[in-house]
Amino acid sequence: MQAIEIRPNIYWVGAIDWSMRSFHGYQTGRGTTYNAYLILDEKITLIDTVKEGFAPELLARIKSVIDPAKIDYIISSHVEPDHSGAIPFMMEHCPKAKVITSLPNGEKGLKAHYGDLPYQGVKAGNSLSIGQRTLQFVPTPMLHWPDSMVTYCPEEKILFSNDAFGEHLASSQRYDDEVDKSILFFECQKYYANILMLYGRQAQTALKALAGLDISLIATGHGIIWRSYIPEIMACYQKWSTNENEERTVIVFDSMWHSTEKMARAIAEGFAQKNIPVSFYDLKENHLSDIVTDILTAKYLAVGSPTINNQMLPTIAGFLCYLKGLAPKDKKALAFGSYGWGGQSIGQIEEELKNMGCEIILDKIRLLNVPTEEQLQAITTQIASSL
Ligand SMILES: Cc1cc2nc3c(=O)[nH]c(=O)nc-3n(C[C@H](O)[C@H](O)[C@H](O)COP(=O)(O)O)c2cc1C
Repeated sequence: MQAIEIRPNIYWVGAIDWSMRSFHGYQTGRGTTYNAYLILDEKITLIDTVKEGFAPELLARIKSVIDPAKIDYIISSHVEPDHSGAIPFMMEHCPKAKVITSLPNGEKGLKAHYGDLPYQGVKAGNSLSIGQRTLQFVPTPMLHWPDSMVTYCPEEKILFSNDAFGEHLASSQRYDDEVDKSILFFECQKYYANILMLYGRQAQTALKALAGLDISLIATGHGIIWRSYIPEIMACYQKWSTNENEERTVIVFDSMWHSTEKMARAIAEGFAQKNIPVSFYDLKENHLSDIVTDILTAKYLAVGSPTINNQMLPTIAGFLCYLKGLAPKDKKALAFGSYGWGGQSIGQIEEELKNMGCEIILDKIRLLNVPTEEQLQAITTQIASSL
């Protein structure tokens, strides 16, 4: 395991988690990386660690350039264990290291996880001279925990951004221009949608704080390092955090005996007749984390479920619960579904959509039992004429 030099005397020393497929329920189909960076200066500094089980990989990469006992500072940008999990292990190998963390939440969080360590708290505007280089600390609260911060090195024009601008993508390549660009930006959107969608206001604050910095490298906490597409990823964060929606619709449904599915197809046809692109997700076949990635930038959302035991299907309830937590903005929505007698599910879905701030553009579309061709045609016409 070798360190990879990204600038003279600055190394990527992280770990690649090729097999990771679920990150607290977020499906990470392409694995991930836990990025850590080692700066060799008068004071030797490690920026972040890795997930606990990957500590030997981190140590081996560090050992390929220096004796870890020489490390003076370990900067913890974020308490979450995928970045901080190897701190206790590293402290055994770095007896003189101080752990730099944000005040008050970083220190509180690290203590709760790892007990008393030699912490040194930092706040907005604080900086640390490590010799020829300076490290400036910029708090980014709720991107995506209260303790989160980024570190800027003006002499190198590097932003160590931790979770901001990152994505779950395991790769042997370290830079943005070395991987497939559309896969990279898809994974970034997926990361933003699943982790940051609800923190758009905080993302805006962070973007403003970073706007004045001269950045030539963004060294993220997950995935690749940005060097060629910095303006593009900044523009994406600007768009996503200001809820700029595209003229697109996402249809999400589940169905026991295909009636609600037929309704979903009729709704899709209505949008298609108006030349509005459709994404179509049967919840039996698709993962929540992919669906919300698509919803992030879609203007329209249609959600359907048959009624089962006076309720919507649990898959749809789970989807709505997940989506509500992510607090999507400025969506135009409708609820639909087939039923056998009471038909409560459709009203329940509409209520949930309203609760998450969606504008309901069409009253509940409910059909008793199996829809006829005429009823389906009527749904298509109703959708097309309402747009
Ligand atoms: C186990 C079960 C429970 C059901 N419970 C209800 C119910 O409480 N209220 C209702 O209106 N319909 C109920 N139905 C009827 C379905 O909603 C109806 O068959 C509907 O057309 C199914 O739509 P689908 O083909 O999209 O699954 C139930 C059906 C099943 C199989």
